[in-house]
Amino acid sequence: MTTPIFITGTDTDIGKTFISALLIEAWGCNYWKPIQTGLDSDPGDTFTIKKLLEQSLGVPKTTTIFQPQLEYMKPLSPWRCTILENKPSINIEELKFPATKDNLTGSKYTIVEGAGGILVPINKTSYTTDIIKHLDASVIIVARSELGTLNHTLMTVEILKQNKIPILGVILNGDINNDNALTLSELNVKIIAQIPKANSLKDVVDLVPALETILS
Ligand SMILES: C[C@@H]1NC(=O)N[C@@H]1CCCCCC(=O)O
Repeated sequence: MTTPIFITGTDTDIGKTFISALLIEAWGCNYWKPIQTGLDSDPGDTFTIKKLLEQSLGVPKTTTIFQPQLEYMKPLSPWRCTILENKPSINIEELKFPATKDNLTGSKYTIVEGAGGILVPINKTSYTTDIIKHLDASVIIVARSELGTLNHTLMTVEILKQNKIPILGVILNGDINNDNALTLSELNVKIIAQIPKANSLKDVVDLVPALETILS
């Protein structure tokens, strides 16, 4: 029905939402953030995605933007939010794609954005990796381009491999750093794109390769 492409980061605040919007602009896919935290201090990533697309070329005609299934107020991991906000523990099996054949505008692919990185705890015994496995998703890792990214990116790749989760590649976000891109490539980490800081999605959308080249 819809093929999920899960966007994770090597850390929180690494630019996952900007990159998700960029991929939607480039590929016209759908968007879903299953679990949103931090709504007491932030409008949430679903709102930001719409705003970024509207400030650029508009929401693509093939794109459906779904609302989060679970929302929390504190800017913390989902597990800590459930505890501190007196909410039930999250059951990953109950996370369900909101897409049905009637509410999809066109695209077969859905960008699914996680909260933070892949080992963010969802409950006492599960992590974001368990959500990715439950959704049977492939992963794009958003990493910063600068010094420090080798360690964080390779740790993320290692955990995904241990969990037998398919990795589509890495997007380096920030000042172009060809040496980090080369080093990761030499270690068999596929670099999908390097995206420098931009005011608008349309300034960098041409740097995103075609979706078919990522999937093949
Ligand atoms: C507040 C933000 N909202 C959201 O959805 N992701 C951020 C939370 C990420 C949690 C990171 C936990 C950690 O790694 O320490």
